Amino acid sequence: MRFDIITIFPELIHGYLREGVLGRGQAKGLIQVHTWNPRDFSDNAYRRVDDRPFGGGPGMLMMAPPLLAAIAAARAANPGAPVLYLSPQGQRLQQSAVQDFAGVEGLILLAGRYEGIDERVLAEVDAEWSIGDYVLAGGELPALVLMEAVARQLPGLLGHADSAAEDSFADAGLLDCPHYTRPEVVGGKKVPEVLLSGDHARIRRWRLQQSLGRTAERRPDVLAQRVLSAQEQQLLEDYRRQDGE
Ligand SMILES: CN1CCN(c2ccccc2CNc2ccc(C(N)=O)cn2)CC1
Repeated sequence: MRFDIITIFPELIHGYLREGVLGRGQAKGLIQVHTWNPRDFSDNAYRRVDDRPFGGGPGMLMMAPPLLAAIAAARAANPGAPVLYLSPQGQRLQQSAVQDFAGVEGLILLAGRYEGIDERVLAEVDAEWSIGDYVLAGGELPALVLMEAVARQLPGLLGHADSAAEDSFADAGLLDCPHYTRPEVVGGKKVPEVLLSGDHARIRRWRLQQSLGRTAERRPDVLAQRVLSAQEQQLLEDYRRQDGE
């Protein structure tokens, strides 16, 4: 899968890509990431990409011509890829959308800076996405968040260790269950004995029950989006009964 990111801070992107799951994904050839800097498409000697807003107001805006030229270059290199604009005005990125994006050949991500971009650039944008209701100085972190969330879904990207974590229900629309590792006793608190039992069916059931219970307690809105099987409903009832005790 190919990602093309339009940004005036390409090093912010490449620096993060050197480590972790995205770095490994690139090394494995499962993802290709290219950045396009609007400054390289600026027609003035100072590589200027920003200018003052018409109508006045604080700060500067990103000019349309360098962004449109960078988008055109990215489209030529990543044909058919949708152009996504990361902004606070976008629709909320959820795991369901992440899974949909994992199915496409490529994505072009537009990272805004300054106070935003000239509205006429949006004629070349297919969709606007937000990673949450908060304001950042630039769209690079949201672009990295989207890219990592999507890349994790690509088959073969996560190593064995991570794929074991894939069993967690987080990707199945539930909150994750509690996790424990050595030492067995921490601050007088022991590891739940089920996890030491070696009974993998029981362990999986316990983990599912914990995910269901935590989702019900902390994010009933998330639980509401999931149809529960009869077994899951029973596990949740037992969980609530134990909590009630
Ligand atoms: C001070 N201004 C800086 C620029 N910004 C802006 C405006 C338009 C587009 C991109 C940005 C970049 N910022 C982002 C981007 C995304 C998100 C998100 N939630 O996904 C939050 N912030 C508006 C505010």
